[in-house]
Amino acid sequence: MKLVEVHESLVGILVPKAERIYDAPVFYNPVMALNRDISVLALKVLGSKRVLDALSATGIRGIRYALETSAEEVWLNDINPDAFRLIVENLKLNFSGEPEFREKKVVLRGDKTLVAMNADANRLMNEQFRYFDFVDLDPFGSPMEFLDSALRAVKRRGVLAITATDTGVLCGAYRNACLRKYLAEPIRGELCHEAGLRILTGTLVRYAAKYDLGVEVLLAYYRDHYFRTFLRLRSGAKKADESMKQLGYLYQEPSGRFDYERAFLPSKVKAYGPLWLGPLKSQEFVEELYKLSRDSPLGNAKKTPEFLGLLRDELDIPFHYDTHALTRRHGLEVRKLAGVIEILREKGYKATRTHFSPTALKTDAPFEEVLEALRELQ
Ligand SMILES: C[S@@+](CC[C@H](N)C(=O)[O-])C[C@H]1O[C@@H](n2cnc3c(N)ncnc32)[C@H](O)[C@@H]1O
Repeated sequence: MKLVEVHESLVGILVPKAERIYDAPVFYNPVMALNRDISVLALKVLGSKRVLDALSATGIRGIRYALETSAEEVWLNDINPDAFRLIVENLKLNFSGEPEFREKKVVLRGDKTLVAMNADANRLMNEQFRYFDFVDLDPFGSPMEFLDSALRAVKRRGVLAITATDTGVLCGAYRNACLRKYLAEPIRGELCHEAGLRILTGTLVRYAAKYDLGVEVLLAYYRDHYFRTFLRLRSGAKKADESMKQLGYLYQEPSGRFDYERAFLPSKVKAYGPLWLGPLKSQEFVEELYKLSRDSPLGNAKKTPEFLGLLRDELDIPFHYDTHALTRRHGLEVRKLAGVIEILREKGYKATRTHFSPTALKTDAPFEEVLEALRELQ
């Protein structure tokens, strides 16, 4: 395997030289630097001590956790033996100390304890029952095959950080796969990304509830064709019941009007879900991420604070109106989003941009008012 050195934030690591990222024997995607930046910031804010990077590939994520946060013990694991060897090389590149080699496990003790493993993530997580404060799942595609094990490996008040790159599934391009993996009906069209994120979050909530664990969504977002969620677990059946009450269904009419209800079963036909209808962020948490990203630039010095600023300012209510889709549905001309937002605010409604689409807005205004604002601008 030919290697090249790349740099991301404070870290220099070796990655395979390859024409295309999916041809490489060990996976490394520079586009995911923003995902890793936000994860590092989250870990800094949370102050978690025992951290698992369960699907580590080159080790970049776990190494960043160890170098950039106050984590004391970081485990980096991958089932691929080439990845394991590369993780060990990259640990040696970034940390001093004499590695202890055991079969399929290398431990490096210094200021921090670093553990590299070559194991099936499910096996590792089941063996380390309630051990980690923070578990990161960053799989190819869906995280579902690892979810039960992650819920067992994390402490009952710990944090799960989960990526899903199977957006085609969650956004309705592969409906049957969504039914199989998430037991939920996805929607196509302009609401598909928000609904996909909410289906993913809703599924995580249902899985956690089996263990009498409730969930606080610290942050859930969509970006660059993946979903990412940071969930703080809350111990107890009551907490689980409270989280379950935030599950429900989405409805959408051909006009673009949408409606939703919190309920265990849908009361009407043509329901999409079940999905999470609770908050997608803790405002305090996102403010802290934003401030930190601005004060201490990371891998993506410009993009990360910009994106966090957008998330911070976004109105946190279910679903949004895409002005392009609405104008198409009603035979109107496209108009600037800022104009629509301004009209709604002048009428006393809340209205903001949303990270789900550059042409969409979130508002507490009724559907007719949004349409009226678009008509006023014709
Ligand atoms: C998307 S990559 C991880 C990328 C990495 N987290 C990063 O930020 O660069 C997913 C990794 O999961 C590993 N993997 C897949 N199935 C696994 C399993 N059952 N146990 C452990 N690792 C697994 C793959 O070998 C691959 O390296």
